[in-house]
Amino acid sequence: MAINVNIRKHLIEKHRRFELNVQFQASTNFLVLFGPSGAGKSLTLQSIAGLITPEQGTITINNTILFDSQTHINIPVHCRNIGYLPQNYALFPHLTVMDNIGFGLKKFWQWSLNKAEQQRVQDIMHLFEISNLANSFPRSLSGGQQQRVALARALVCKPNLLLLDEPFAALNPLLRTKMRNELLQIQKLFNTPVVIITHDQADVDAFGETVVIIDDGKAQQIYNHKNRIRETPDLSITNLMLSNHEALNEA
Ligand SMILES: Nc1ncnc2c1ncn2[C@@H]1O[C@H](COP(=O)(O)OP(=O)(O)OP(=O)(O)O)[C@@H](O)[C@H]1O
Repeated sequence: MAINVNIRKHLIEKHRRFELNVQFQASTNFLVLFGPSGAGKSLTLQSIAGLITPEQGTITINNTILFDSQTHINIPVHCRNIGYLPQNYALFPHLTVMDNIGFGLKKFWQWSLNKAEQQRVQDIMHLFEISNLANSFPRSLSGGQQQRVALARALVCKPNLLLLDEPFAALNPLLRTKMRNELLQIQKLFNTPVVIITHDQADVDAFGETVVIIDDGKAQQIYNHKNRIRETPDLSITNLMLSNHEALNEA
């Protein structure tokens, strides 16, 4: 996947002001957005998903323009064919596992899924080993089960890109390791490029083909995990993260 993000947006709430001014481009199937809390990672991901609209700039994926402020292109969220997994998974509490996953396939005019779509839901539940949970509601699922359902829902419509906002943050450390391995397998199986947000170095080490360090609303640095390329080596936070990263690599 070739991804090119160059966006600006000002957010003002009461006396708080945040300026997002993120620019990066990468060619990778596993991109990690890494940085401290409040850095602008989720806003960047939401802009790629089409959930928020930047004031200025461009977003292109594999030469498809998703957003361009100059030419007034802004592909609607439901036409981007992007799977998005928010931090809290956002499962519908009143829908069963099967219906939550099926929701990802339903067009807004559809009352129910057709036979082929129903079969696709069954197939993906089988793949994720959650068929036994088909009629359960999210409140009765464990953290790992909820995450699998949310991933299945994001992947059921065969997206061109999968966006994951801190997918492991809510899981205990043991489950986190297990789900990391699952995600790697899923990515191989579906061959869907992934953009993942994290502030966990272990995620960077597991997934970071290419890592973009975001801090203070800006992409401060982009590097290849095995062959780091420095672009703007001037920030202390960046250097701290990189030394952690190097220490971990040497360990
Ligand atoms: N609608 C909004 N109005 C005003 N400020 C906002 C709004 N949404 C987000 N922000 C601010 O923008 C900044 C970046 O938010 P963002 O959610 O992108 O951070 P993040 O890097 O994903 O952090 P975390 O890792 O904690 O989720 C934060 O300071 C946040 O408070």
